Amino acid sequence: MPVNGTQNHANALDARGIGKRFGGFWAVQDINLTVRPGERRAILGPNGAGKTSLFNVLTGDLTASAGTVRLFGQDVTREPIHKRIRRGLRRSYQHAHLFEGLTVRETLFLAVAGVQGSWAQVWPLKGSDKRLAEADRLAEVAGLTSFSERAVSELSHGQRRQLEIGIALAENPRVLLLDEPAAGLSPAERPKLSALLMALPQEVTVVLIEHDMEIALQTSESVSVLYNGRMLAEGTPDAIMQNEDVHQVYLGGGYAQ
Ligand SMILES: Nc1ncnc2c1ncn2[C@@H]1O[C@H](COP(=O)(O)OP(=O)(O)OP(=O)(O)O)[C@@H](O)[C@H]1O
Repeated sequence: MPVNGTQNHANALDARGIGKRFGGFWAVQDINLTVRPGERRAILGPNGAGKTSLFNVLTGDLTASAGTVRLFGQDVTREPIHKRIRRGLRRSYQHAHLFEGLTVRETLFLAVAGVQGSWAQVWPLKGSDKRLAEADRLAEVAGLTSFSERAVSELSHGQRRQLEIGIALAENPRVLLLDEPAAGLSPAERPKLSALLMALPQEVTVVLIEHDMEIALQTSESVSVLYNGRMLAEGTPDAIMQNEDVHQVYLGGGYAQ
């Protein structure tokens, strides 16, 4: 979908001098973040580093106290969430609310249909509905085809996280912000999620907050490390692994995930 005024050559995301203040406390300050179209970027940092606050400013869940946010060259700093969504920005939340009684297929169908009002608008689901085919495609991307008819309540924690990613992919987002997609997953579930992240459509720009260093470094081509609300380091996974400051505050010092 062409977006008015979009500059194709522009960065997918360009945040300059971002600050977010709660009362007298700056949760993030002077953050610059540039993400190219199609890039995979991880945002790392210990608890309280400011990752979620930064995310919320990018998505419009929070208003920036300082700085500007550009999405494909357009200044969206003062735009509400729904306008950023229209420009192709989507996010997942750390604690998503899923309807336990719906099946995976129904859940994805609703995401595709963008149903805000009554379920009766779309019920019963018809096999010929193009939106149902799209829901099935999303189930495949999310690795949940064989669970399509299962109720959400029957899914494992890992499968729920997969479903959340499927939901976020509805309506073909251009930029996907994932807030700790691996949170709470068992060691056995993590490789599956990594594989899913690596298989996301290449044209989608992905920025993910991740506590799990292995997943972050494996699935991303560049990493930004926040610490105490500031940008501590940015670089390739290799460069971040070798960065002394990152070792001090994140990898070393017994920091627990
Ligand atoms: N609504 C708020 N009001 C006051 N302080 C807040 C608020 N939200 C976040 N903070 C503070 O801002 C700082 C950054 O929090 P934030 O949640 O952004 O960090 P984080 O890196 O996402 O942490 P975590 O990994 O634990 O989710 C923390 O000190 C937090 O207590």
